[in-house]
Amino acid sequence: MYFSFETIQTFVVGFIVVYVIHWIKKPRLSENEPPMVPYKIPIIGHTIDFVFNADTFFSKCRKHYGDTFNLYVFSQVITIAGSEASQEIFKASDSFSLNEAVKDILPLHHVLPRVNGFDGTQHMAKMIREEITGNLSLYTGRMQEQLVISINKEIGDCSDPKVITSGQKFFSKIIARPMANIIVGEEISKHEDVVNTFANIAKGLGIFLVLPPFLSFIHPKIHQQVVTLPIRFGWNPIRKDINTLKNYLRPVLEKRLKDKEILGDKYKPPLDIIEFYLNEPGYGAKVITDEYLSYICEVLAQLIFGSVHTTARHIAGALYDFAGRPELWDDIYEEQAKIDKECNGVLAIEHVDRMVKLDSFMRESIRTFGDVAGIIHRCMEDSYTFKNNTTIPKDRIVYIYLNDSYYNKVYGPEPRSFQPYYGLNNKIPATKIDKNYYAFGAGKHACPGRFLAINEIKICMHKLILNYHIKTESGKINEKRYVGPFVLPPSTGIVFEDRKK
Ligand code: HEM
Repeated sequence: MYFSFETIQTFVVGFIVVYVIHWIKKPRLSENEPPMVPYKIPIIGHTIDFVFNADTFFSKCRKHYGDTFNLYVFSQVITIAGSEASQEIFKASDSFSLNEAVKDILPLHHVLPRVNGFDGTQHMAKMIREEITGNLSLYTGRMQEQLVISINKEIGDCSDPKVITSGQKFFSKIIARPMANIIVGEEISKHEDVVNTFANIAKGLGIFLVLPPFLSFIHPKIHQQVVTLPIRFGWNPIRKDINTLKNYLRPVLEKRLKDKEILGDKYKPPLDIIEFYLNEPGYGAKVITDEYLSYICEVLAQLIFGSVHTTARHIAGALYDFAGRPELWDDIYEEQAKIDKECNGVLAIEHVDRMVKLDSFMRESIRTFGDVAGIIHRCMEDSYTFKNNTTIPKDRIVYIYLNDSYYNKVYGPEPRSFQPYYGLNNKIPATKIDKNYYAFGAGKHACPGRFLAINEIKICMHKLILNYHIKTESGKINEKRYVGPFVLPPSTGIVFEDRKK
């Protein structure tokens, strides 16, 4: 075989380039780190297993290397924290930050510059606890009305069976309406284009999550620089939605300020989140300027993204779980029919609390529909030593290995089986966080919106189950889809057919 001089030269140069990249990118570990799982292909490391096979791969690593181990993914060393180390991370809230970790993959500080991405979630958490969870009984009736409007509009008459696909997208539209009602108030949320902005903002900001960070093979910052390039040249995925919100908010906020001035103590503040912000030091205004509207819309966009995307995902997951399990249909329907009779079709919070089978089903759906690993955190200390004596350095990204807590032996010999009444039998509501159920995180930063989310999902499922026979088009339990370790609802068909009344 003959090789020209140019071919040999190309091979040699190629070899040197790969060798140099490999040498530069070789993972450098500090002292006493969690064990690094060995890998075969330099530079690529564990990326292929991480992207295509996370569930099985993590499970094998957990068995061989214990509660904490390191992987080399997209040219970065990451630490996977099993259920023991996860508990420590959630407790050590000053040493780890979710927001600082998320910035790398979701650079929202470029899209929401006035609120610097997800900064300010501490204040938002306080607002949710006081204004939303504290007033949940007052919001329940409104949520119900809005969900019924959404269901009638998006699903409607199914005297002939109707097939609906695209789980997450479809439910974002359903959940956007009650969320708009709570956040921007009864008056503005009547407008269909405002409801659409709520669904669009959740989708528009999620766009960054779709792009696999291939450029991180060169350097993580390069991925961030490239994905944000269009934004730095003036494009904004949610500009149209922010402008729509600003247009509707301006006259309403101006009228509220004027009414307050005229009526003084007799002013009756509407119950919604924009009213809260209007009066909140640091968030309120005496005059509604364009800059104020831009700022407050960014605050609202943070809240919309955090609430609509997650809630829609779990309604979709629950509906697919229900539709694929005929053995549960009668039992769960009977509970809904009984409560519907008791409340004469108008739910108050105590009726929602009495949906104990539905609540338990929801908990199980959330448990078995969780990401393999997620709720990433960045180590903010110079180093952090776990109780198992392994140490990680500053800036290390740690993934909470969620399946390690979800598929734990407390759930019996077959923890991966679907156990709809586990919560009911063990008196654990869907909102209760414990070390075997980290769907809402834990500790100081545990999700403050979970009470609203579970209430909303239960009301939505209650109405759907009362109105329709619901089954999967395939007649089987649909498989979850994965993007790396993150799970997505199936996008297969669900068949709705009117129940005979
Ligand atoms: C099923 C739906 C939801 C899920 C699965 C979910 C999940 C989570 C998770 C895993 C965290 C991180 C917790 C941690 O760091 O320990 C979180 C935080 C947060 N969630 Fe939710 N969430 C949901 C619904 C909502 C809703 C409806 C709202 C708003 C009304 C909301 C607002 C927030 C906020 C503001 C934080 C940040 C809390 C802080 O930093 O202190 N979430 N959520």
